[in-house]
Amino acid sequence: MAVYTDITENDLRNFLSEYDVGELTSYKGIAEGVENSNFLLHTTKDPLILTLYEKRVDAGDLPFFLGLMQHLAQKGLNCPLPLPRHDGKICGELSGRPAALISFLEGMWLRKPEAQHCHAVGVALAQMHLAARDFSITRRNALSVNGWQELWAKAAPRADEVLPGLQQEIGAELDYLVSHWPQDLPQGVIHADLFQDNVFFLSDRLSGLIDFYFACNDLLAYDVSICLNAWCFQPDGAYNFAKGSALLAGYQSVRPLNADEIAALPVLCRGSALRFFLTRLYDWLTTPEGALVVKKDPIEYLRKSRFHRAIEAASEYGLEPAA
Ligand SMILES: Nc1ncnc2c1ncn2[C@@H]1O[C@H](COP(=O)(O)OP(=O)(O)OP(=O)(O)O)[C@@H](O)[C@H]1O
Ligand SMILES: N[C@@H](CCO)C(=O)O
Repeated sequence: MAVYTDITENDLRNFLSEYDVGELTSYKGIAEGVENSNFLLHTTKDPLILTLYEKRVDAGDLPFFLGLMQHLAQKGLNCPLPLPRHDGKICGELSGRPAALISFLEGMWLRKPEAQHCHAVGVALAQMHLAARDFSITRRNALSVNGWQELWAKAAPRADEVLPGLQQEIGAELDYLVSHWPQDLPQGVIHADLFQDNVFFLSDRLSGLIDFYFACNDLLAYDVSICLNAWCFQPDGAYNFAKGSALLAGYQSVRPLNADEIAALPVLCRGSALRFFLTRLYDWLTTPEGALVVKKDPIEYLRKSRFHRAIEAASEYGLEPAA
């Protein structure tokens, strides 16, 4: 359960008095997510999500994240809308943390997505990329190659506690990625964490995207590689070609990848597998026992990283040949 910071009813009522949201009738911590503390609020008006931003979110980035949600919503994308306070600000403070209220999105995330859902995710990702093209604020990706090196420097000395040989294997993979990371691919605003728990469906229809707190400016095709990693592997670790093919076809139906992006897909997938391996490894080694959060398994992403290292061409992911 991701509630790192607790709140009192009194503080919450004071916080809500800055907004036009009616009277609080109930609230509870949300038992999902690993990054921030989230609460579901019921009021005499609409239900709301309260988020208290935790360690990986820099308060200085909130205008980017919250402004992006406003921008995407204005463009017709279904995502939560930050609520303004009486003074016009969209962020305040609660229990010593930066905090915001966002609209509640209907839908559920899928535990067992199928190829058709992966297609819908590809479509939605490309729509997001296009909708964000004229968003005026920018944010560097703090979790790209330099960020991976910083995380690895902290985790490497203890990596072999998790699996013997990791220090050598990941060190070599990082060296490879540093020297082969593509530079000249199309860039834009990417979601950067579009995992299953951040995509809502109502029946089989994709109903919205949430959790833009890793969004940043980076290579658009890198975002596609994140989704391939997050959506297209089976629980037993095997790559699901039909899902990969569907996700890529969905993406390309809105924004076709160019030849350079296609050629770079294997290295991008290696990079995104390593990115999630590293944050998971770091959390695995540093989250105190007893914290109210379910730690995610880094080894799942080590296996994905190994899979991508054996890929020779993007067609192996299920990419249709160009017409
Ligand atoms: N706008 C929303 N509408 C409905 N439910 C929401 C909304 N925002 C968050 N939630 C609920 O809270 C959960 C956690 O939210 P979120 O994914 O933003 O947290 P996080 O800690 O940043 O998670 P992650 O581990 O994915 O980074 C979601 O899985 C969902 O159940
Ligand atoms: N989606 C991430 C956690 C949130 O950043 C993971 O599965 O490791």
